[in-house]
Amino acid sequence: MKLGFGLYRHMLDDEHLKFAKQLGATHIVVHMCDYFNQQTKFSSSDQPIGDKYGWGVADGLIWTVEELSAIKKQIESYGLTWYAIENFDPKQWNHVLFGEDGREAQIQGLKQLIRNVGEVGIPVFGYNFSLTGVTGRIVTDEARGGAQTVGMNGSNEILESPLPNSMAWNMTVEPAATGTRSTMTEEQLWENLAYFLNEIIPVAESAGVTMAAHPDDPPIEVVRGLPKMVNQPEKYQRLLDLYPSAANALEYCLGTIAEMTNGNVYEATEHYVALGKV
Ligand SMILES: O=C(O)[C@@H](O)[C@@H](O)[C@H](O)[C@H](O)CO
Repeated sequence: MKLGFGLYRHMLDDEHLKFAKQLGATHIVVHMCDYFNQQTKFSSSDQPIGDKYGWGVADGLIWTVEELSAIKKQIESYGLTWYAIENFDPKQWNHVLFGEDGREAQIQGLKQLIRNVGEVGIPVFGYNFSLTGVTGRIVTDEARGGAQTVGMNGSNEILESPLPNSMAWNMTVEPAATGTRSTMTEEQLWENLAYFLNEIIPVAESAGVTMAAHPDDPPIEVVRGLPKMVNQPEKYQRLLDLYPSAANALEYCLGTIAEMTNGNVYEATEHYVALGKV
């Protein structure tokens, strides 16, 4: 087991890297997408909460070998190892998520990105195949000892409101778009995932990168009128079965799995660890 520390992109500085080192972390996970881009609503010193219009504005640029190499060098200068990237930028793959026009062009960009990640030597790429992303968070003081944290507590106005066409994965991707998304079936979403895995896993295999799927956070059935897919522990198995490969693995979020209504987190963990997929 490795002790990793997750950092948002704007936190890649001396203060946060020293802090990770001082805490005893050996490995770093970087959220390369700047979730806070062009927004002034949420404190960038904590996890973004979001509102009906999500977090910030996604730019969709494909991260280059040069920029990834510079970050790797920076991380290594603190005696730390860059182990993983967490999440695509939503604008890199919004058409892939929705299975709509433009996905072929975007999938080429994603392939280039995975090749870049492999070339720089970052072994794991975490992703969250979700139309609405982490949506509807609240701030609550229900953590241990009354500590303040983000959480979910049943349905709320954001979770119930239809997703604007300007958004994907809880960020703005097309600021000028108007109207709202119509729904799709969960099976359609699984087909979109199958397309993604069929295209990306062979590239990841040859690039030496393991793709790691995050479960749905929050793990409920429908968010903003749109389906979720990996919202029960056994559905992770369906994802693995879509493309059996060492490069098709799980970003195993214990917190999200513990919130799921089926099974239990201990049994699920034993199952997926025994498969070598965590
Ligand atoms: O940091 C957190 O608590 C979450 O926002 C992430 O783990 C998130 O669920 C994943 O990045 C998937 O989007």
